[in-house]
Amino acid sequence: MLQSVSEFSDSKTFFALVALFIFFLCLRRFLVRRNLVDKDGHPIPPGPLFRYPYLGQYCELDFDRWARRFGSLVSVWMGDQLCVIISDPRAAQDLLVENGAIFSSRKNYFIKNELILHNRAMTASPYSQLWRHHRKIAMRYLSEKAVPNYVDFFASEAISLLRSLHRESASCTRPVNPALSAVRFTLNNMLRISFGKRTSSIDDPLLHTIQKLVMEFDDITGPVSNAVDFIKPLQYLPTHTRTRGLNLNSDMNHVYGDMIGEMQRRLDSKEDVPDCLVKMLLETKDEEGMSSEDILMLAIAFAFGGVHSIAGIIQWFLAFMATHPAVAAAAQAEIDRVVGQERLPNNDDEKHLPYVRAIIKEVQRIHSPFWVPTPHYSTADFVYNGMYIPKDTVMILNCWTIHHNEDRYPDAFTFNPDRYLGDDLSSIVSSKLRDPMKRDHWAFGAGRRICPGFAIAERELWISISSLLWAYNFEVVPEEPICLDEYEGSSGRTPLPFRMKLTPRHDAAGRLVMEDNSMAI
Ligand code: HEM
Repeated sequence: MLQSVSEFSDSKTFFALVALFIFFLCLRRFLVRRNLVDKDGHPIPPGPLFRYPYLGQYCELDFDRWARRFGSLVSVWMGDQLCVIISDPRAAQDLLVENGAIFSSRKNYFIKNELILHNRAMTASPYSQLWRHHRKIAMRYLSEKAVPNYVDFFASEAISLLRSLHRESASCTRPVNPALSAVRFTLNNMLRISFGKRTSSIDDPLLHTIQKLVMEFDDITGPVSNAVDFIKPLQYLPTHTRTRGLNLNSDMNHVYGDMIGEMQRRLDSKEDVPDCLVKMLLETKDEEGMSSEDILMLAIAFAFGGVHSIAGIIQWFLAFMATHPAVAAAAQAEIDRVVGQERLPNNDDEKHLPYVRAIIKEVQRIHSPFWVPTPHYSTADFVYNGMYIPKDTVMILNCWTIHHNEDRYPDAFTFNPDRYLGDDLSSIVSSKLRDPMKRDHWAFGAGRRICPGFAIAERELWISISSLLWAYNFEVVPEEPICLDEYEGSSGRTPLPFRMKLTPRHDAAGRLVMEDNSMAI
């Protein structure tokens, strides 16, 4: 009897130990990294021991810490997904550019790609014939060749921006938050290109609706911010983020679907509609093989890619000018010398205004709208410098560390446009340099998925920023310091809301911003 009791308790202990062992194995499987090697023994790049379900809002700081500890190529497991973080310009060039045939796809993100974009928008498409086709169509409206068609209306929208800031600041008597005026400038430009229309004023409900949609998109589509993107079973739960994704898809469909429907009605009734992306898509959809949802998602890509990114940079520019008055004064002296005070700067002036150009580059370096640009995804196994990068790896360009590399940008945390004096290249030309250490910055990504709106963005930034410098002096409101370190959004990043004081710099600027020209308000 005694013996059977002890046998029973022994077997109980044995089973408990086995259960514990299995439990730890499972835990290890879910919590601890897996160090893969390829058939020749090459290991994956080094990286942190634990797996992560998601990372917090300032994930770039985690990437930076890991880059300092493990090197320029780090591997990290997000749930079951292997990610490789690239923190060095040479590795970025070798992998994303030189080996673009392998590193140009996209992971199928659950929230962004499946729920919100239905796997259709260009940014969500895997590297495929369909993506090439959509990108080719978009480039008809976005390439460097197309830009001259937009120069006049960008300039007129820049005047609207100056006037709307004047109006929003009650004729410069009150501090103003520049966010809405900046968003309206970029939204109007995108609406003109895609729908041949613009918002009628800063109070236009369409402006407020799209502003909200874009902010929601930026908030819930961070590349490493949703556990549901990396832990598949969570996709079947009714989580809050899932509901937000579904609502966003439905709101986008509603707003953009209505605008496309209106365009179709105008075309059906043979109205004289200005040339624009959506008109062309509706007229050629059969020969181009575009479904209604393809058209919708392509039009949305113009708003979601091209509005907050540029508007965010304009806001950062204003924040830096208010907090760095000596920099603003030097740029304004340059403008006064080259352009004078009787007319606004134009595109021909750009080559004669190197300091203004340097400011624009420095703002993009120190506050890129995408510290973590939409990751690329590998479509074949690859070995780089003895490290194995398996097929289906998420490739993350760590712009934060690259933009704070002390060898390339000495005193990298200081806002110093001087570092770009002597750099006469446009950013789009700079991005094609063979030596990646000479490239000005990486704000537009790299390789075959590089931002298709690059040329448009450069033009919009030039015309808006040079006009703002020509027209206004900028000041911090004494009791409201402007925060230059923190920001909001998890994919696209924009400054925390701030207010500043504006004053017209001279009589010509005063006259221009007060003129009641409804065309340009
Ligand atoms: C300052 C302004 C802008 C910045 C900093 C910016 C930045 C970026 C970045 C970093 C990417 C990812 C690149 C990569 O995968 O390597 C991207 C992709 C994209 N951008 Fe922009 N962008 C800007 C303006 C625009 C504009 C004006 C448009 C207008 C349509 C646009 C549309 C897109 C689209 C559709 C993609 C996805 C491309 C693809 O996956 O093939 N962006 N952008």
